[in-house]
Parts: sequence; C-alpha cells; structure tokens
Amino acid sequence: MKPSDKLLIERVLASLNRVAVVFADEALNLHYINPYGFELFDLAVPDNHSPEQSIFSTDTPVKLPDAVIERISHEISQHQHDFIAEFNLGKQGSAEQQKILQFYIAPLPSLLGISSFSDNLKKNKATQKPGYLFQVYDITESEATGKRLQQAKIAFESAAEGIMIMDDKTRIIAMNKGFTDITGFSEDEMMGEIPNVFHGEKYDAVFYQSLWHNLKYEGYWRGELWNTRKNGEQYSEWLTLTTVKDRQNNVVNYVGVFADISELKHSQNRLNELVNHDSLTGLPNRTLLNELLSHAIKRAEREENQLAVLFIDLDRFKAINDSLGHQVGDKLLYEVANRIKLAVRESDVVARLGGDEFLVMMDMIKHKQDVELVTKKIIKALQTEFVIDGRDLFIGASVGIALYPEHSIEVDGLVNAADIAMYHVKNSGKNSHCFYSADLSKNANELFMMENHLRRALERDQLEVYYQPQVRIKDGKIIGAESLLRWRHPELGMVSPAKFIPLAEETGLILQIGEWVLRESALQASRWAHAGYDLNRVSVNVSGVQIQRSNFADTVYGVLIETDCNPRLLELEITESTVMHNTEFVISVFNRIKNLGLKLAIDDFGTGYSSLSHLKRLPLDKLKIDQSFVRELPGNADDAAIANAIHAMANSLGFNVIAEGVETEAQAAFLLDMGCEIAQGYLYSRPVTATQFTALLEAERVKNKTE
Ligand SMILES: Nc1nc2c(ncn2[C@@H]2O[C@H](COP(=O)(O)O[C@H]3[C@@H](O)[C@H](n4cnc5c(=O)[nH]c(N)nc54)O[C@@H]3COP(=O)(O)O)[C@@H](O)[C@H]2O)c(=O)[nH]1
Repeated sequence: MKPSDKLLIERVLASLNRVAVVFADEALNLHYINPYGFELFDLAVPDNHSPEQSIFSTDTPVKLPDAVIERISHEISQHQHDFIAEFNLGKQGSAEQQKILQFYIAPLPSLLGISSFSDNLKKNKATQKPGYLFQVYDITESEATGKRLQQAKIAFESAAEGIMIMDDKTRIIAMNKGFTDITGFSEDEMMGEIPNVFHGEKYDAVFYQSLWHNLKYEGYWRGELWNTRKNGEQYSEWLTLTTVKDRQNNVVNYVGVFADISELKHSQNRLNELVNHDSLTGLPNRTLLNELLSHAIKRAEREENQLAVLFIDLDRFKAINDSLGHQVGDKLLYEVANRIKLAVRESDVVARLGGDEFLVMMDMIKHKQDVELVTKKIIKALQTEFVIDGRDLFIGASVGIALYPEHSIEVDGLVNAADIAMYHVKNSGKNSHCFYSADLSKNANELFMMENHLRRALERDQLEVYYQPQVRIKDGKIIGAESLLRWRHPELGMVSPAKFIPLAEETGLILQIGEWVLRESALQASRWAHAGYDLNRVSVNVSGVQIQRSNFADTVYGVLIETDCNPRLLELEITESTVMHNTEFVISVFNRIKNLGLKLAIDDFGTGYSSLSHLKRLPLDKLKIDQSFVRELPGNADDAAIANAIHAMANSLGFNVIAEGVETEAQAAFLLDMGCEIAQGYLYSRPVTATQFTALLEAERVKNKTE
C-alpha cells in the first residue's frame, strides 16, 4: 500500500465520529480501534500513541472493557452478529454511564489487510489468522426517545381524559379511548371532524377572539365549556388546547385534552348551595344576600333606579321557641319564609339572616308607597295565625326599611339603616314598619355609646344600690326594702334604670350587673341584721335574662356563701312576663331558689298574661300589684276592681300582696280597706342610699324606744 493510501484510510477511520470501528483477532485482542472507539469505550490512550495514528500492535496494551468482551464472545458463540447490549461504561474521571450499544460484527478471513499499516503488525502472526471487524453505535439517546414515545403512547391510550389531536385546520386526526368514553363518539364518527370548541356559532364573538388570541400568542387556551354527548346529554368539560409548531414556527397540530367535570360541578353547586343558603328555609343567607345586593346596587346605579331593603324581625318568636321547643320554632320559621315569599314579587330576593331575622330586597322601585304596600302585606301575612303541629301560634313582625340611594349607596349601609329602622319599630310597640331616617341613627349611636359606658360602669364604681322602704300601711313601720339600681354617670348624670336595664338585658351585661346588685343587697341586708334592725327582707329585682341565660340558682348560692348572708333576709322579684316564658324551666329554677331559703315575689302583677294553672305551680310568696293600677285609686273604678281581683286571687292562692307606687294617703287607705297590708311608694319614701335608709331605720328604732 502506498503511504498516501495508508494515510487516507487512517484519516477516514479517524474521522468517523458516530461509529466505533474495531479490528480484533479471534481471541478478541484489539488490533485497531478508531479515536471514537476510544471515546465510546472510555479507553485510556497509551503513552506512546497518538489517537490520529490509531493503528497499533497487540504489544500495546489496549483492551475493550471485560463486560464488552464477555458479551461479544457470548454473542459470537451464539452466531449472533447483530445485537444490542447495555453496559455501565466508566467515563474517565467521572461516574459510570449507562450506555446502550448496537453491535455489528463482521467475521474477517484474516486481519492481514490491516497489517500493512504497521511494521509491528506485519511481524505479528495473529494477523495471519481470521479476525473480526466490529462496528459499534451508541443508541442510548434514541432508545430513550423510543421508550418515552412508548410511554406517551400508553398514556395517550389509557388516559381517562379525552385527548384529540388535530391538524393545522383543526380537523381531528387522532383521538383516544377517553374521548369516546366521555363523548360517546367513536373514532370513525370523529375522524376529520372539527371539534365543537372551534365551531363558529356555538359561543359569542368575544369567546372566539380570546381563544384564537391565546392559541396564537400563548400557545395554549384553557377553559370550562358545556358540551353535548352523543346521547344528547349536556356535560361540563375542562379543556386545554395546545398549539404544536415546527422548526419554522408553522402550526402543524392542535392538541386538545379535556376532562368531564360534571360530577365536580354538581358537588361544587351543592357546596355553593350549602355555603350560600340557609339550610332550614332554603333562602339565600347573608353571604349570598350581600352578593345579590351588591349586583342590584350596580344595576340600580346604571339604570338610575331605586332599591328597597326590608329588615324583618319577628315579634314573640323567642317566646314560642323557648316555651314550645326548637322543633316547633323551626317549623314556624319555615312557614314564615314561605309567607314572605308569597307576599313579594318573584324577582324580589328574600333572605334569612339568622335566628328570626329576614331580609327582603326589592328593586326597580318607583314610589316609596309601593314599598310601604308590600311591607304592610308582609306584616299582615305574618299576623295571621300559624298552625304548627295542631297548635295555633301568633307572631308579629317589626320591619325597618332603607332605600337606595336615599339612605345609603352601599350594601352594609343599606342593611344597617334597615336594621336601625327595625330596631326603632321594636322599641316603639312592635308589629309595624318604619323608614330609616338620620334621627334614628342618632338614637342608635347614643345607645351604642351608652352600651360602651355601661360596660365600664361596674369597673369604675359608677353603680350604686338605692333602697326604698316597704311599709306596714296601718302604722307605717318599715318591714322591708326594695333594692333599686342607680347609675351615676360623670357626664350623663343619674341615668334611669328604666333606660339602661333594657340595654343591659339586650347586651347580656345584666348577668354581671344583676349578680353585683344581688351581692351588694346581700351584704347590706346582713349589715342591717347585724346592727339589730328589725327588717324582714331586702327585695332584689331579677331580670328574665338572668333566669333564662345563666345558672341563676348557682349564682344565688355562690352569693350567699360569699357574703355569709342569711337567705331568709332576701327576696327575689321577678316580673310576671318572665315567669310565663319557658315556664317548666322557670319552675325548676324557682324550686331550687326556694330550697336555698329565699322568698319569691312576682313584680308588676297584672301587666302580663299569667295563666292561673302556671301561677299555682310556682313556689311564690308574694304578688306585687303594679303601680299602674294604684295610680288612679281610689277614683278609677276599673283599677279598683283590678286591684281587688288581684288581692282576692293572691289570697286564694296563699300569696301575700304588696302594692307599689303608693303616693297618697287616700290610696293607702283604700288598699288597707281592701285588705292589702303592705305598700311601697313616695308616700313613705323615695328610694334612698343605704346610709339614708339606715338613718330611717335608726329614727324608727329611736321612736319605738321612746314610745
Ligand atoms: N333587673 C333589675 N331591674 C331593676 C333594678 N333596679 C331597678 N330596676 C327596674 O328598673 C325600673 C325602674 O326602676 P326605678 O326607676 O328605680 O323605679 C322604681 C321606683 O323608683 C319607682 N317608684 C317607687 N315608688 C314610686 C311611686 O310612688 N311613684 C312612682 N311614680 N314611682 C315609684 O318604681 C320603680 C319600682 O319598680 P318595681 O321594680 O316594679 O317595683 C323598674 O322596673 C325596676 O324594677 C335591678 O337591680 N335589676
């Protein structure tokens, strides 16, 4: 071989950079390996050897890795000359690499041809014998790609989602089983068809603009769609469309993947239903109402319309719920919701805010009078008797009305204004309606301020207990005292209990305040007893809220222990209306108090609607004739008859009687004549401080001593 030919062949072999070329003898000793072979098998280049000059003698110790030799000799023994094998081949100086190699082995009659490259080889006898030419390709990458393709194919076929592949004209060219499962359409029916999402007529222009804009500039579009199955059923799908482009940036395919989210939608709707609706009546709750009201306000603003918000609070509902139980209460609320719905237009919104509070939102209001008419209709509907579990129940409704934009232009503002107006109705006789006005807000603010002041009154020692004597009419002897709470406010002056007790009851502050009055009274009663004053009892007013909302008998017991007061020195006065609510419960509380040794009196008797059968079951000691029946005695024949009747009834039930509000001698004489022996009123003394009361007792003691 000419030196120039030898050089050419050597260069060609050296330039092959995708195939390793190896000449080996029968014993698989290497006689030649090109530079790429060195790289592929990670062989160290011998010191005296340059890779370009790749021909070497067998004296040069270059060897294929053992694992490779083993595998080749195994395949040759099996007459396999074309095979793929996987090896861990060490990368020089770095971690091993997994490689997949494709071998082509060509047996050669002898290696004599290559001996001409090297003088060493010429002398080598092995070159006389048969040998092999190996071509080895690294197919690791393409194998991995193949594997990935295989996996993608499995994923495509087995995905529960529907997958469709479209050409650049959005015609379906491939689809999976998930597509058929969801839509009901087979491959035969869909091939070449354009999917619904691209149909020009199904959605509006804005939808298509946004879809194509996204596909073009973002490369994908994602959204929720309604679609129709082959059987005509509507379903909801979540679809992702992706644009596939070639190297020249031309669209070649669109791929659509969609999931059937009908079930999810259903659950979501159910959840929304639960979150946004009142479970008892099915009406929108406060959350949904706020949303609806907010939309309605925006619409009213656009269309320059008026809106009305009616805040409805039921009258007497609490009493029914407390006395007849929650089941009856729930049924009543359900019926109330139906009656309100029937009284308004279909388009009006009726919501339940909680408890016995409802709200009606009416839009497109032309005249205030129209709102008033509907309100009256609602009140009338709720006034009519309800028959629940065979029982006739009567309630009423107090309705506050606020108008958009007159009273507020905001959701909260409107609801608050209607609430304030409703509150005003409640405080002025109930079962009526009233439009909001700024004056009402002023009152509400004052109440709010007073509530804040009252909260601090106890801590700041602004409360004080006054005592009013209860006297024996025939000789004027003080036989008892009624505790009457006073609030001495640094700025507001003396605040009447008639003003702050209802507020304390509403806010629950009465629990703390009432306990404080009881403790003060017990301490004072003990002081007077220890001082030797002959006082039968100190009578303490107890609010219905204390009885209904606290462990009242336990509180009384605690106060007795703390103050070391003899229970016989104390009497509790409870209003007639309190004892007729939740009567069974009240009876049990009264029995416990009675067992502690205290006396019990009914205050303001004659103003409520006592049932005689209930009265009989209460462990009472005394009835207090309300001052409204005393005021016009003896001239008013009706009051005289009532006072007489109360006295007679108390006698027959074995109760003592006391008359309150006695201001004149004539009243006292009439009462004594009637048989009522004890009285209380300005005739004897106004309520006074404990010190002043002690002075009254002391004066009496002195007087008795001197007589
Ligand atoms: N739950 C609690 N209620 C209390 C407590 N302290 C008082 N109250 C209740 O507040 C209402 C107003 O009380 P007050 O302004 O003290 O009025 C009482 C007397 O001052 C007044 N009175 C007494 N004699 C006369 C009279 O001759 N003429 C006249 N016009 N008024 C008079 O009557 C009130 C006594 O009411 P009563 O309790 O019904 O006997 C009042 O309802 C108090 O009950 C408290 O600590 N807790």
